[in-house]
Amino acid sequence: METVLNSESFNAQSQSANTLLEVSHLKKTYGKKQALEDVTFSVKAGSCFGLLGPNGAGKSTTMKILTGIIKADGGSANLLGTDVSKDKNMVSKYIGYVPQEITLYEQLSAYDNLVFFGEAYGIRGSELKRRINEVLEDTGLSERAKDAVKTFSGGMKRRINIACALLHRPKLLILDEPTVGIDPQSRNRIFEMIRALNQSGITIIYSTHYMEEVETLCDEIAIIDHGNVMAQGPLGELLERFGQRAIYIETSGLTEIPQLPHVMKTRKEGSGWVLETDQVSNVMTNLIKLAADNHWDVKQIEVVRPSLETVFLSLTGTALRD
Ligand SMILES: Nc1ncnc2c1ncn2[C@@H]1O[C@H](COP(=O)(O)OP(=O)(O)OP(=O)(O)O)[C@@H](O)[C@H]1O
Repeated sequence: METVLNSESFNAQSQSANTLLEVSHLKKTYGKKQALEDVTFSVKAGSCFGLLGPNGAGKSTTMKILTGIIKADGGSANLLGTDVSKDKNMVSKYIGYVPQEITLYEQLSAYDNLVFFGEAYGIRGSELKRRINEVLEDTGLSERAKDAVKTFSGGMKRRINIACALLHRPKLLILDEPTVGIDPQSRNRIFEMIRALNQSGITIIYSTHYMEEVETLCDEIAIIDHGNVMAQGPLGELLERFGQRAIYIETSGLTEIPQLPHVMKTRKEGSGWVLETDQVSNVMTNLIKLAADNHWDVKQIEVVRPSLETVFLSLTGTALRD
């Protein structure tokens, strides 16, 4: 996807060809709690970038630093070659931020909320009216523009919150867990919206603790845990580099799986066993032979494809769903 960058502010020497945002070694401590130890990642212009990590990993802290709400204790975040902590105008001009908590005036209509946020961005008059109508259209809420926000569902409030962040035509839209607490239908609506915005050229940073969301939405993923980015890459690359291949076997009456060559790890899962291996055919052949020789009553045996879940497990040593 082609995205036009502002050539004046783009410092070609400090950025690779189409990097929009370069985050390097961010650190942040709250009192004694080290929220960020080393957060490093880069976002290409035009990409839909997923920041995936469990609760407390440091996602919101990272986003608040990117948007200038809080200051980092160390490291830097360069947007179009400029350190965002040193130039607040970069943030207000180029970034749209949708915080985790819905920030709207419940008593006001959707339209009046948009007027309030638009004016805060310095948009006025006919341009403001035009932009409000456009973002209402983009978020599918034109019909409800005059209704008070307090009458909206959680999903609709979220969509208006996103609309507020789009009024000033940001190049980068940062969304912090935008689907928490909303129903699956609204979630799909938000996904469609984000895809359309991304296709229109807006770069997205999407934070979540749901693996399925980054799998379906994002072309690039960074995995964050305990304030550290553990890896970054396209899903396929992460699966290839860190995803563990395995075999699942379920048999009745078997209390333990014997040790087999080329099996790195064995664990109980549901009513069966998972055998992690990088030599799937070899281990599968051995298992089938063992089952036949010992008359195991095999219910299921299959190759388990590497998943983001196993990537997370191998990078952090814990399951994301814990
Ligand atoms: N204002 C604060 N004061 C003290 N500790 C904080 C503060 N904000 C966040 N933390 C702590 O910093 C760590 C990172 O929090 P952060 O909110 O960035 O994580 P997160 O990945 O966004 O998780 P969540 O989805 O739960 O918000 C957590 O241990 C959190 O408790």
